[in-house]
Amino acid sequence: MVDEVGSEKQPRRNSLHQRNMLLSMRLNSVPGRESFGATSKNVGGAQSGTIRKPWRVTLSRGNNSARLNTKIPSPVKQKNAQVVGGKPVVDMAEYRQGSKIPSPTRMKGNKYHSPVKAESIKTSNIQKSIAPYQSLSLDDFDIGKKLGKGKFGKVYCVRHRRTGFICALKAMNKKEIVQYNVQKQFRREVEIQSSLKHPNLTRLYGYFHDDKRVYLLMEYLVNGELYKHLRANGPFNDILSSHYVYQTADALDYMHERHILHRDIKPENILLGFQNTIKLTDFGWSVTNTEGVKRKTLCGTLDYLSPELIKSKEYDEKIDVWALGVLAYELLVGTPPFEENSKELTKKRITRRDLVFPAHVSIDARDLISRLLEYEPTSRISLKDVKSHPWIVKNCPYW
Ligand SMILES: Nc1ncnc2c1ncn2[C@@H]1O[C@H](COP(=O)(O)OP(=O)(O)OP(=O)(O)O)[C@@H](O)[C@H]1O
Repeated sequence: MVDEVGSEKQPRRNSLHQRNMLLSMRLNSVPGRESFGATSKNVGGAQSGTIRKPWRVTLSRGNNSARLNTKIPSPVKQKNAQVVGGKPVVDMAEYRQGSKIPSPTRMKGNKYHSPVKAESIKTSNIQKSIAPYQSLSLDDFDIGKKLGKGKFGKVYCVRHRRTGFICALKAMNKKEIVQYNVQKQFRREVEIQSSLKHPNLTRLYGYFHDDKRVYLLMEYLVNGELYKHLRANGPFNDILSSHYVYQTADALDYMHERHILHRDIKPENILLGFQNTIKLTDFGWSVTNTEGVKRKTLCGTLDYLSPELIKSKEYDEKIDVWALGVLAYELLVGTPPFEENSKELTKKRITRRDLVFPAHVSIDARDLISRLLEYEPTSRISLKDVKSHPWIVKNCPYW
């Protein structure tokens, strides 16, 4: 089911962790924002698999999920998809071969802090939080259009044959997950995303695996990345921008109430459904953070990093609030507020909080963005107050 990368893809900004991988792969000459993080090996590009012809999808409006009218070629049989205890299970033992994996351990309510021996990793951590699908395998789905390609897998629109349910299926190569030592990131993404249920967060319905790949079943967002729309049609007016900012604030508020930080907010990680509904996605850098505990891992995307991240200080959920300020600015202006040609200059402007608004940005929008982009994390506006800020209140009747 693997085919070539579409050339229609927009230039994208990678998170810091992806930058090093991409550089060493010499894979990506696309200008873009890059992400940081602690992935120790480089990512290879070559993948093997069976090519499937895409079918055409006719979507009906009104819901972010969709049904289709289409001719569907029958999928190639995949052997050895596994189900344990009535639930599809990722065989983490296969990922562990030949690699050291920090395992999640429960520590005073903080699930994922302490690295322990690889042998103690249990798939039950994942099973607890994920939807209990019965005996799912690739045979249960008709595979449709390729929606996009990430660093570790490709995403397809699929239809569950028995129910007709349409969703997005992310196929990730097991070998690559191990090879590039991203087991921890993958596990975290699955655990966190499957535990979150909010209208502005992309749902992870479940997962299953076969010999070669792990498959994540996600809510299908018909209009793809917000970044693509921003590049094609942006910047947006106050009405649309405020709608997106409100939804992002509401989703982040929900996550923070559960002590989960997203840590990589940017338009590339926001998907667009019908009627301007947006959904945050890409929880690969999300983390559960016990109340009052600060974190130090450097991750995110340079343009969206807060001063405390740039300065490698400890941080908390207020980094997402800062990123929301950058997002609001980029939606209204078309570029992020501290963007420069060189990374060093961008970092300088962030640490100086060198914030300049073009003339067309309204007073209310400036006020909210300035409050989100307060230098001191504790001075930043709360997400609840974002939702009742005058810029939001004035624009929401037109959403
Ligand atoms: N649920 C979805 N609905 C619709 N399109 C999606 C969905 N999930 C992903 N896509 C599309 O597939 C592309 C690849 O997604 P994927 O999550 O694999 O990688 P990514 O987030 O772009 O990068 P990374 O591998 O760094 O996480 C996205 O850019 C998006 O265009």
